[in-house]
Amino acid sequence: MAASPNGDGRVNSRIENYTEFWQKDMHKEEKADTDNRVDSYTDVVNGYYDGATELYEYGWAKSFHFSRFYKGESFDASLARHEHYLSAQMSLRPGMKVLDVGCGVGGPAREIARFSDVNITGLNNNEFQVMRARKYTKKAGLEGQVNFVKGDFMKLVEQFGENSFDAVYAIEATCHAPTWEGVYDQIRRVLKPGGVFGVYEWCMTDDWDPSNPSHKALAHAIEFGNGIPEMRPLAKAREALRSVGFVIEHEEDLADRGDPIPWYYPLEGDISKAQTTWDYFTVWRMSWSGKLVTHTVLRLAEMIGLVPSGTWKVGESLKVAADALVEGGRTKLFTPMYLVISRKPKEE
Ligand SMILES: CC(C)=CCC[C@@H](C)[C@H]1CC[C@H]2C3=C(CC[C@]12C)[C@@]1(C)CC[C@H](O)C[C@@H]1CC3
Repeated sequence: MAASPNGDGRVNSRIENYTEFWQKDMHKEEKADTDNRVDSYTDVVNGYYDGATELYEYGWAKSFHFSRFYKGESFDASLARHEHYLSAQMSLRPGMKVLDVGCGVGGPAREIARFSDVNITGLNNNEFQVMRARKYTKKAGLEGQVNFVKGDFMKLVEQFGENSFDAVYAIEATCHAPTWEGVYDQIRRVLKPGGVFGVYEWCMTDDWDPSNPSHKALAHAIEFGNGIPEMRPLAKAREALRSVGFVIEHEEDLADRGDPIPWYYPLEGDISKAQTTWDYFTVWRMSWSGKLVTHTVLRLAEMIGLVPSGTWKVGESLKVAADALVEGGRTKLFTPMYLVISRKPKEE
């Protein structure tokens, strides 16, 4: 597909077509719709991130993931702690060669590089995000330690060759893959024997029942709002890791820890739950009035050509995302933090 004339890596037609991949009424979704999204995952995911990236950065942070909260812990500190926790669970050591699969604009890669003294390659199939990741990393003076490559996570071996990395991690990214078996197998192959893979996976939990129409509609709303071809159950992720030859060393749904402040609290837009003074503004942006301001400005920006056409429509899907994720969190039918640490056996 040709790049748009503005040269920022975004393609207007795929932003405009993004919402067409789902039925307007989530209860009318059929298997054929899912199959179509899975087959067209590159357009689904790229269309979504071409439209959503600037909103993410404005409304959230440069680390595109959720996190757990201590009482009194700021939003930014909590995001960083979630990244440190993954590095610690993976036992990342100075000098290791690490791959970040689906690196967004590189927030986690920069933080983990500093925290663990490792060298990181960030892989992302979205040109717009790769360009931004490089810009922010240069600004942070980390370009000697963190680099970014545009590529498809279903073709890692083609890109990097077998046995290339000491460790691989994926933070809330591999849910965008057409199949978990496919992406996990690629990850295992680019890992050196004995290498470690750490993942925070987005899954429907064991309580989710696909034969229940309202559970199914919830999964589709999460897909639609977050650029995911197909939401899948947690057991399937575990099964996929094992089936491609990983040995699971640790697994836990961190959303199930019973934290007094839930992971989805910022999305509720309830400013009385903000944990620090600075966070009032962050949480306000997700309140109804904050969203009204943002999305009105976005609509105007699109009208005068400051953002590609279709961006506002993708922005509207983010409102669906917020509601569905909060519902999934409250009902515990969904988790964005199924943590799994797996190892590629030394001998296969
Ligand atoms: C999509 C995946 C797999 C990961 C991204 C997780 C989160 C960073 C995003 C999920 C829903 C997003 C929303 C926003 C920011 C990024 C997320 C939390 C907004 C707060 C951005 C500003 C808009 O006005 C409202 C959005 C709601 C959803």
